[in-house]
Amino acid sequence: MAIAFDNSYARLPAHFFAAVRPLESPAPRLIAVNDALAGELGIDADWLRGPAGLDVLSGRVIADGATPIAQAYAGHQFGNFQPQLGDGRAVLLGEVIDRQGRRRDIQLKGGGQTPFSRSGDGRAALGPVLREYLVSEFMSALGVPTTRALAAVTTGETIMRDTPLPGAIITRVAASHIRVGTFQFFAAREDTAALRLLADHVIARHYPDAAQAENPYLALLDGVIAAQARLVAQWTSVGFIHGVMNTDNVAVSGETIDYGPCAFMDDYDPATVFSSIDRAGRYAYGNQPRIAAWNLARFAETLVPLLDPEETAGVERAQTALGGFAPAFAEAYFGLFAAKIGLGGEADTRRALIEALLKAMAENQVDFTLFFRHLGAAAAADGGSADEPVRSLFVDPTAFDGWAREWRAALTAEARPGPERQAAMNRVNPAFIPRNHHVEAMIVAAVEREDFAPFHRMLAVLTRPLDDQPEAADFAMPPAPHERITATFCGT
Ligand SMILES: Nc1ncnc2c1ncn2[C@@H]1O[C@H](COP(=O)(O)OP(=O)(O)OP(=O)(O)O)[C@@H](O)[C@H]1O
Ligand SMILES: [Mg+2]
Repeated sequence: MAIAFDNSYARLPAHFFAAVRPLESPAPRLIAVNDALAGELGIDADWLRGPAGLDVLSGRVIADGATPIAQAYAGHQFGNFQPQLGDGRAVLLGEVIDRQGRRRDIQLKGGGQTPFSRSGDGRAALGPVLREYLVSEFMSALGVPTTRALAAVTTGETIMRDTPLPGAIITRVAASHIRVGTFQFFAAREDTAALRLLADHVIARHYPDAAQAENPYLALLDGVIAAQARLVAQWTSVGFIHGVMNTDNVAVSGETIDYGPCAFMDDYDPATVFSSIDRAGRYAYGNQPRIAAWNLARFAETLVPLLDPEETAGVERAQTALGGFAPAFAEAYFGLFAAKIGLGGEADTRRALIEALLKAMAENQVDFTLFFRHLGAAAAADGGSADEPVRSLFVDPTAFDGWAREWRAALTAEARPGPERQAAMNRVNPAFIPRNHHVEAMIVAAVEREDFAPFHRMLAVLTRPLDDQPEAADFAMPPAPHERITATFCGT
C-alpha cells in the first residue's frame, strides 16, 4: 500500500457520510507535488509524482486502503442556516498517521459530484485550486494553523463558470475536515447520540486532554474557543481576510480551511473586503473576531445537550465558556502585535501603543506588510534616516513621528540590543505575502496560457516568507494604482 490509510471517520455510523467514487479525470496532468509534506505523511513523493500517483490524485484509481466518502454537514452561510450541505465536491480518501503520530485527512477537493452536490457540478476551477495551494502553504510557512496542499492536478475537463475554465483538483491534507457545521448537522436533527459520538471523536482526535476533564464536552468547547481565538488573531496579524467565514468553513481543529475567496490586505483598513459575494462586508478584515465569536456561539448551541442534563444549566455553561473568547482573542492579538513592533512584556500594557499605531496607519493608507517589515530596521537604529522607509509609507509622515516617540521610549525601557530585536521582528513580520495582483496574474498565466512558471516562482518565494529574497523584490511591492485588485471570486 503506497499510502498507509487508517480511516477512523469512515468507521463512524453510516449517516455521518456518503460513500462515493471520485470523478475520473479524462486527461489529468500534474501541476505540483509537495515533497516535504509527502515526507511528513510517509508517502513517497516520487511515487506520487509518477503515473500511479497521478491516477490517485486525479481520482482515476482509488488507492489501496482508501474508503472514499463525502462528509455530511450543515452550516450558517452569511447568517442563514442551511441544514443540508456536506462535501459537494470533495472526496475524503481517508486518513494517515504521520511521522509525528498525528492523524491527517487526505481529501480530493474538486473530486466530482456526491450526494451532497445539490445543483453543483462537483468540480473545482484551476484558479481557486492554485490560490488555495499557494496561500495554504504560505500560511503554514508562517506557522498559522492551516490545511495543507499535497498536490494539484488539472483534470483535462473544461468546466462552466461565468466562462469555460480548466478543471483541477487539489489534494488537501487536514488534521480533520470536521467543521462547526458538522455538529450543526446533527443538532438540527436533534440526534444527540450522533452528537455525542462526533464530540467523542473530536476529543480523541484534537483535544485529548479534554477526555480527562470533569466535563469533557465543556473542555472541548473551551478548547475550540481558545483555538479559534488564537487562529483569528494570527490571521489579523498577517493581514489575512478569509472571506467566507460561514460555520461550514470553521474547522473544529483550529486550522484555517477553505481558501475560496481569501485575500490579503495591502493598505491597512479594517473595512477591507475582497470577496465579490460578500456584498455587506460581513467578513471584512476587522469583523473577523466578531464573526468568529458568532460562529462559536453556533457551535456552543450544538453542545448544549451534552454540557448538562438540564437545558438551562447547559445554556449557562455554554455562555460562560463563550465569555472566554474576547479575553483570549485580545491576549493573542495584542501579544502578536507587540511582537510585530519589537516589544515583549505584558500584552495588555502595549494595547494603547498598538491601537494608536493602527489608527494612524488606517488614516494614512499605510501598507500593512511593508510597514512592519521595515519597522525592524528602524527599531535597530535611533531614528533619523533609518526611519525614512517607514515614515514615507504614511500619507502624512509626521503621523509616524508622533507615534515613534512613544514607541522608542518603550523600546528603550526594554533595553534589548538593536540587531537582536530586529532579528526577532523579522521572524514575525513577513517580507512577502501573496499580494492579490500577483495572485491574479499567476492565475491568468495558468488559465489563459497554461503557463505555470509564475505559480512555481511564487510558491518558492512564499514558502520562505520571512527571508529577505532580493531577487524577488517585485513580489514584495504593493500594487501600483492600476494594478490594484478589488475583488476575488469564489470560482465555485
Ligand atoms: N462546484 C460545486 N459542486 C458541488 N458542490 C459545491 C460546489 N462548490 C461548492 N459546493 C458546496 O457548497 C457548499 C459551500 O461551498 P464552499 O465554497 O464553502 O466550500 P468549498 O470551497 O467547496 O469547500 P471546503 O469548505 O471543503 O473548502 C459546500 O457544501 C460545497 O461542497
Ligand atoms: Mg467551504
